[in-house]
Amino acid sequence: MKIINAFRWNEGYVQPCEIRIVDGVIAEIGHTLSKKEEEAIFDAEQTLLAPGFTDVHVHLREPGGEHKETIETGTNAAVKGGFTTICPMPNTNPVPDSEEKLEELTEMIRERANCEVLPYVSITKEQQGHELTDMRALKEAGAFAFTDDGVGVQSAAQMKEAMKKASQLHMPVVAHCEDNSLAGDGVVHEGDVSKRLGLPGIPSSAEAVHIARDVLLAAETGCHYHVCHVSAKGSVQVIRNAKQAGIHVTAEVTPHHLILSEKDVTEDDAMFKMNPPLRSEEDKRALIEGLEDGTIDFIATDHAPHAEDEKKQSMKEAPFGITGLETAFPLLYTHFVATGKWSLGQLIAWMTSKPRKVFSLNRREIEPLHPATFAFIDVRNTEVIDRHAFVSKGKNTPFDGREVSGIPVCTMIDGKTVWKEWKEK
Ligand SMILES: NC(=O)N[C@@H](CC(=O)O)C(=O)O
Ligand SMILES: [Zn+2]
Ligand SMILES: [Zn+2]
Repeated sequence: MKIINAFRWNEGYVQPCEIRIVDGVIAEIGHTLSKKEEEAIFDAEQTLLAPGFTDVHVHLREPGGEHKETIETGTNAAVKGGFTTICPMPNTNPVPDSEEKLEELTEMIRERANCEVLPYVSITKEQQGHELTDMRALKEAGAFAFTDDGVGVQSAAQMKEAMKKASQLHMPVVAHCEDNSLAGDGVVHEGDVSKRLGLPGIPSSAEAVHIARDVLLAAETGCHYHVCHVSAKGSVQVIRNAKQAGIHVTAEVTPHHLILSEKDVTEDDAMFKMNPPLRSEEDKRALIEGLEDGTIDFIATDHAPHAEDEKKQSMKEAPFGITGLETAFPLLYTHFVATGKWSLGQLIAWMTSKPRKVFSLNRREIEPLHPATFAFIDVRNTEVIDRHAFVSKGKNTPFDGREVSGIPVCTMIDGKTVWKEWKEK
């Protein structure tokens, strides 16, 4: 039994609160609780309490890419960033595309993870886009959603077949939307930046065309269709229209697409190379508007760690992707909450309750009977992002050197402290 002493966002205000935790569960919340003699006080007075964040789009690289990240280092990065649930993508080696491989992965997670990890399974075998996985068997083995993230499902017929099956199983299909015949060998957004740097571009239509195709298929099959990392204005419009037409479509956006644009890509620097690419200022504004009006449901990081020597290469050679778990909350807090554009409640909802609702995960609120699973946020001090200080193996971020506030300093799962940066008094 212990009492946490902190602040929380409650009914539109930041308010002091005390929370009694019994057996890892919130037993009581009040302004001042009567203390029992033997009860320990966990004094987090200076910090703001949020439910542990959920990130439904990360890459952990294990198995097969352990030089980039492991389940252990990736989940350490998660809890350092205030995340207590993460969902890793299946573009690993091997791909979790069968019951056996999912069971092996689940076993690795059980042994090595430091937070809740819900792994995706693939839509097609080895994510090759040729043959569908045994979706029923995968569901029975514990899968929660299907995706081929890393690559788009190129064949419309195959996507339709996948959606039909997923719909019968009441499982979501989660899509990386990219038409390869349009994206070609592009490495940055096709527009101002591709011209300026003389690099091959990826047009916005490469994304929007897939989303338009897929919302029609979702309407036909009745499937819950979720769009990964939306980056373009046209995509937001297609999703908005589909929602208005009553199609079951949901979508996510990354912190980097909300904060950066092609304008920030001033040289051939692979720290700014990710898929989808950073697009125009107009696209960025449409993403913010889409999130604010509910067209886009929530925020996910697309944490994509890569090794230092891989990202030292030129834009043309380096792999796509940047890390996100350790920078997401501070960047969004600094950019949107500290400036008064969003309320703290909005940001917290986009990082926990909204994604959990979309994927039918247990609710996670600061309410009695909920698990004592929290992020403690320091909103008083600022810090400079130092990529070399990341606990993730991936040091690849375009945000190095940025001053931020809203820093997660402690994370608790079921009443146990799994990360803490401040010294106990
Ligand atoms: N986003 C990226 O730029 N890269 C991801 C793949 C993906 O999310 O499509 C990766 O696995 O590195
Ligand atoms: Zn992707
Ligand atoms: Zn991804």
